[in-house]
Amino acid sequence: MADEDFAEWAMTYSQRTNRSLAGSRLRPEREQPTAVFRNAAVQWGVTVSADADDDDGVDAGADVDTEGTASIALGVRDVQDARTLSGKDAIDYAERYMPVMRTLMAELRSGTDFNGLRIAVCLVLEPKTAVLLRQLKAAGALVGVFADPSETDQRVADQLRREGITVEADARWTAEQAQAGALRLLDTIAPHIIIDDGASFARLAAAKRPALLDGLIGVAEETTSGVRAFQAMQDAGALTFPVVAVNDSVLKTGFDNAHGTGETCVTTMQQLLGAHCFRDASVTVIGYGPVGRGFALRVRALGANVTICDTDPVAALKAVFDGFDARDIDEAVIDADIAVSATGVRHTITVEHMRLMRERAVLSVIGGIANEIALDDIPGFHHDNTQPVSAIVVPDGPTLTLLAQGDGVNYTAGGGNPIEIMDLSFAVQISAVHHLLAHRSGQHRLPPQVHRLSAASDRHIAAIALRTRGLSASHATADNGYDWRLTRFDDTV
Ligand SMILES: NC(=O)c1ccc[n+]([C@@H]2O[C@H](COP(=O)([O-])OP(=O)(O)OC[C@H]3O[C@@H](n4cnc5c(N)ncnc54)[C@H](O)[C@@H]3O)[C@@H](O)[C@H]2O)c1
Repeated sequence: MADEDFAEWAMTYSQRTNRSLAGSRLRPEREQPTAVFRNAAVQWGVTVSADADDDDGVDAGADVDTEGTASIALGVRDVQDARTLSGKDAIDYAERYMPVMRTLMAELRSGTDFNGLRIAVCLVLEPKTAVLLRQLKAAGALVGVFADPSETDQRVADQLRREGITVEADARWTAEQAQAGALRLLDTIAPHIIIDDGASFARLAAAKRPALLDGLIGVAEETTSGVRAFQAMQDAGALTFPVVAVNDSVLKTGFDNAHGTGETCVTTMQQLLGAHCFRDASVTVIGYGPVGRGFALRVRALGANVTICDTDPVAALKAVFDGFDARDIDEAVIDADIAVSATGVRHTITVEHMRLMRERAVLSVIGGIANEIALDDIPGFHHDNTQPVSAIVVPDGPTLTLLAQGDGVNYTAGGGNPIEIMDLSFAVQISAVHHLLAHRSGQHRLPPQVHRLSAASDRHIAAIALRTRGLSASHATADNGYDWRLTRFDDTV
């Protein structure tokens, strides 16, 4: 295998299968990866077996059900392209690689009554989300989903309707039709629980259907930007229901943001710009939280020269200790071949920044809120989500290449976060729903605040995830009890 093939392999595997490279074990089969391939793979979080005979006993070919493992094959030529499957097959395919959520749901169903529970879900509507919806419905809940047209996979929407789930999402809708659909979902479901993304659905409910909030048990929020919005509502005294910050669980942020987003943003950008677009490219990453870091580490493994910009000196210093340059944005964008925003903050990249950039430099968003790139300040810019690669003419500046119309590139122009990663995130969502139900009344009733799940909940899900891979955490070999009387000077008491 040629040294430079990791970029091609990672792009093809990730885009065709939507499976996670990070956290998986590579089965070399007949061919052995080169040292360069192996090194890049390890930097992406792939475990590479020492030799071809080190088989984990599971055939990872696309035709074999590898349920419970995260083993992937080196050969990509015959790997099935899940993007071409029908809606039903695409959901079934994703379900196969989501054993953690399934196992947890089976456990919780025995002790919790989901029957008659009304749940409104507002998430990117694609096969993995459909698996979550199926699980909730199978447990007895009445489930409805809303998604923005740009975040709707039409084949999935059509299939879920056939399966009896209320779907208020259509890729062909205008913004007005979408808002009407969201309100219809609120009216028909009158949710006890909202599973939200970006706090958008719950804020819509608060603004347009305040009476419905009386029946709301609480909200489970998926993302950083949504938690930020709910926290601001709480600080302003405007939060009237409990919110579980699913995002803040280590099993979400430490995996979805830190691995899945970076990985799929990189491979989606490769798909749009060419497998080797990062090789020797100057890449500016703005925002060095988990998302920015996960992206930066992976493009470096593909040969990019990376500069980090973060307004927080601690984050910038972390980048320096990871071996990156940390610069001010005004300086860093000048030399960038590719600049990405990973902040989740409006107008991170302004028109003034764009004016400083090179002709045809690439702009992309890997965070994901509206106008992270200040496109609303570009005269004549019209959002057109049929254009994954387009040109924007900056007034008194260069013509730049814009990806995914400035929306989050991985979920707009690619398949979104990988299946195994969403298995973990959605297992946390299910725990959050369970937590809200377990604390809906009585003395343990949750106050209207932002809440975090316990570390024990993360540990429980992580143990399931290890088990499904045939692995486990270590057991304690000594008495771990803590005795404050023992000191380094005298261990006799
Ligand atoms: N695309 C996806 O699939 C996906 C998945 C998960 C999270 N997200 C989104 O990605 C965004 C980032 O997530 P995260 O967990 O890394 O967030 P984070 O808040 O931990 O990190 C963001 C970083 O950006 C920095 N920052 C803020 N404004 C800045 C500015 N103007 N210039 C430079 N730096 C700035 C902050 O100091 C911080 O270090 C969030 O909006 C989150 O919702 C997207």
